[in-house]
Amino acid sequence: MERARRRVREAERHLGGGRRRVEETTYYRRHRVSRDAPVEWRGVSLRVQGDALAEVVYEKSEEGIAKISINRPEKRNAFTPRTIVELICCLEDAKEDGKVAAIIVTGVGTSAFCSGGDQLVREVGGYVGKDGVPRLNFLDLQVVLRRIPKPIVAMVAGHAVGGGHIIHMLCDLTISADNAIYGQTGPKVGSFDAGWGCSVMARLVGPKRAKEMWFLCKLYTAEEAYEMGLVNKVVPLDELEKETVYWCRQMLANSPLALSILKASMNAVDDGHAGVQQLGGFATKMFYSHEQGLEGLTAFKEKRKPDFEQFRK
Ligand SMILES: CC(C)(COP(=O)(O)OP(=O)(O)OC[C@H]1O[C@@H](n2cnc3c(N)ncnc32)[C@H](O)[C@@H]1OP(=O)(O)O)[C@@H](O)C(=O)NCCC(=O)NCCSC(=O)c1cc(O)c2ccccc2c1O
Repeated sequence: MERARRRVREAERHLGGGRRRVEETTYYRRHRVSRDAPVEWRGVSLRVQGDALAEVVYEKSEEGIAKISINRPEKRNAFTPRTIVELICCLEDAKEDGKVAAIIVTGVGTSAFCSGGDQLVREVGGYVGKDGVPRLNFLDLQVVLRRIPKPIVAMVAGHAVGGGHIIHMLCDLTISADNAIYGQTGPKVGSFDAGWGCSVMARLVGPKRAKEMWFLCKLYTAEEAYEMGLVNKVVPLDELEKETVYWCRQMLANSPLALSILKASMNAVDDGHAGVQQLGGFATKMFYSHEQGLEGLTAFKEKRKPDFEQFRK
């Protein structure tokens, strides 16, 4: 009993609740989360289909945040099939980079986060790139956003409309500038997203509001979006990046595996078998470190029968 009490007191001290001054603990020093520490973005060179990134800017910070920005501000950051390939490529890099623990998705400039698919490259059957094939590869991006086992934060300034609105909804968190405008435009321009674009929205704002957004193509201010539960926080435009990085820093201080499993868990019900598959994958990963998982492997390597009987308790 006394040992348990001591452990609770120790934990409280680490979490800042004890009598000792929290600044004195090495735990707190290691995990200090600062809003004001400067962030140094350094560009990352990636190549896509033989060329360097052309429609996306990719940066990382020393502390473990990756920032991916759609770079077509003259088109309100509308995406082409190439933009999508570049976004996927950067997201995959951020996923595989063991130093990265949080990802920011945003748009260059302050006029738009993203205005959805570039309507000028839309033809019969989809959006057309250099190869002349009409595609809806935006759907591939959606899967990647949903599956990456790291938290993704949408940093939104200006318009987040059409497919751009769906990108922010599929990110795990959204930090919004006060100049942001949210909404769906598809039914106006002859398009719709009847997949996660509907189901995730209905989860976020409720079915009635979701139908209002889609059926009327209304646009909403940042404050209205906050009231509806579409975004996590609204800040003045000039504080947007600082606030977003601060949210990322708070996540960097927490267990990455816990966040990965929480993300998978929150998506699992909606994603059906694919959701269970991802969640189950985490169980398998942890089982690989478990004595029973290791006994099976060791027995195979030692060419003997596994002894699972020892674990019957
Ligand atoms: C976003 C706006 C509300 C901004 O209005 P604003 O007045 O601030 O700016 P302008 O309208 O003057 O725009 C400046 C400049 O950018 C061009 N532009 C803006 N958006 C796009 C775009 N989406 N495609 C192409 N070009 C765009 C605009 O033409 C101007 O160019 P100039 O040369 O004239 O200077 C407003 O711009 C707006 O409403 N934009 C359109 C929003 C839209 O309808 N997006 C498409 C929705 S459908 C979609 O995104 C989509 C894509 C997919 O891949 C899907 C795949 C599978 C299922 C569904 C999908 C889907 O729905």
